[in-house]
Amino acid sequence: MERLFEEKININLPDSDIIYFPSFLTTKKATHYLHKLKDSIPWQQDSISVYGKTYPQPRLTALFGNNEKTYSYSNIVMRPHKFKGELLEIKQSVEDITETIFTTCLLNLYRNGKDSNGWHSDDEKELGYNPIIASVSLGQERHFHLRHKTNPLLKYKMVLEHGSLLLMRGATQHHWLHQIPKTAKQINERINLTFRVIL
Ligand SMILES: O=C(O)CCC(=O)C(=O)O
Ligand SMILES: [Fe+2]
Repeated sequence: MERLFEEKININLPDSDIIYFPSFLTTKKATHYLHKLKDSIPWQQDSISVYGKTYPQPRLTALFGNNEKTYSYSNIVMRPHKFKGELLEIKQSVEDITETIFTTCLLNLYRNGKDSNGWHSDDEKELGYNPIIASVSLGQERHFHLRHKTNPLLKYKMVLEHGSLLLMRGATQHHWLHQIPKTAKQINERINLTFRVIL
């Protein structure tokens, strides 16, 4: 049986507003999108500077946007491509369920367990105060870790499933960091789409 839009899980953590929809997309649709996006997105690998040294980012990325506005983080400036096809379809489904119009989507392709996304908050100033981030997962399940910025006792681990949507809103980015850790397991690839509003 395919479930759609059914389950809505509140991740009850202090100083945050996080909702998880495990079956945002049907398995069939999610698999279709995974393959289409893998082949059609102009994936790039940027270098990041950390304390004056440069490293290739441990994943591939792409930026899509409604406007020409660039998005910058970790010394990378990304220029947006135009939304179309499957990506536009997913954007519309995300907008329906979140009742939010998004301007921008940052895509991540994690090729295997060595690819990752280090501890960070999505708090770039282009995103404004209390940004809403809608994060769609396709393909390989990966662990998602959350850690409170000032209270070391507050941490949380969850799995982001194929076809799921994770919504982070309110004060979440002010108080929490998140990451996708590496894993030594032999795993398949995963695509993540984070929809954002750039003001
Ligand atoms: O891959 C994910 O689920 C997280 C991606 C992320 O945190 C980001 O792109 O800012
Ligand atoms: Fe993030």
